[in-house]
Amino acid sequence: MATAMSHQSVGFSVSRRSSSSPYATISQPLRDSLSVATIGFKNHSSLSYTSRRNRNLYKTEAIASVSYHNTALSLSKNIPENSQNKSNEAALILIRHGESLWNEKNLFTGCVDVPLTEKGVGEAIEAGKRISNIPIDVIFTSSLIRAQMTAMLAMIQHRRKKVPIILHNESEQAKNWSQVFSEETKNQSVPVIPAWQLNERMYGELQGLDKQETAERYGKEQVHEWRRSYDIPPPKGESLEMCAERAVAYFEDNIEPKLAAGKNVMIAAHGNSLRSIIMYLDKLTCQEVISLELSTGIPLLYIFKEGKFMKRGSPVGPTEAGVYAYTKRLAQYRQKLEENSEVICS
Ligand SMILES: O=C(O)[C@H](O)COP(=O)(O)O
Repeated sequence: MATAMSHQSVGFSVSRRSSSSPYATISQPLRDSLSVATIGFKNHSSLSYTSRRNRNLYKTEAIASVSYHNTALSLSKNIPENSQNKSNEAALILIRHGESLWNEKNLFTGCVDVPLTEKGVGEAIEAGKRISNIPIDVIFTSSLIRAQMTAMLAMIQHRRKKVPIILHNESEQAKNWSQVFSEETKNQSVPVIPAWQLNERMYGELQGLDKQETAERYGKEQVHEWRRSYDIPPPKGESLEMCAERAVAYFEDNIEPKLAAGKNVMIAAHGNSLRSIIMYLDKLTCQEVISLELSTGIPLLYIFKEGKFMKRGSPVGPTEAGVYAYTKRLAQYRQKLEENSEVICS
């Protein structure tokens, strides 16, 4: 299985919506075929993240802040709100930020906070177009500007035209000073929750170094091990395993409960923090995750239903238009967007 996804942008071999069918419901046979067609739902009991043990360490104010907003976030204007979703099916969109200035320069970036390039801005806008028909109730981003820029730029393309609002929970004052006092305005917004736990893996003493020069100096194999192995950290940095301890714990504690409640979630984060989350979602082994590569600005779609994550097709590359696999619920949402487009966009 690992070889099947080598150097792909993750699991694009899943069944696609045929042009004659407006959507694909999640039937048992499809679910079965998905689990075969994607990276595989295997039992790796040995691969239980230490994050599960440590997760209480990472509990944040996010839960409080999301529920504050959620009370006010029901969709108005006749578009069904998924928070009242009886089946508790929810969409999960993962997106790695668009190209950053240090991606362009081929420098190890890690937790250094650099912005997007113009190309990265374009990638984020393009990603936004692809997900513009998928409901989004809450957005989680890392605390780094490249992920936040990506989320914001993508949201500008969304057909529902809700306004993404970054929640500032860093202090009581910041929280108080960023309050919104109109219920209607709140209804037309989407909370954006920044979380350092979703930051890129800390690259230690490689941060700021040129990737090519580092490979020449330390050898390609060593550098590949630092970049892609599961448990070998770069000098004074985090291994993927260490990154997973915080990112997956955050996902389990703060994001999964939202999905379980039927909230549609987008996560804008980073190559390695998302690799660790995908490893968890797809139950990848430490070996399989080595060949998992994420392109910048490509949205991945999962459906969370009955406690399971199903990868639901995704664009294979920046030029392919549209996320093509929809559940009935997503198709209905899209239909409503069409019907209400004049109201929404006016
Ligand atoms: O931090 C970085 O340099 C990139 O975001 C990810 O780099 P990688 O592909 O070397 O892990």
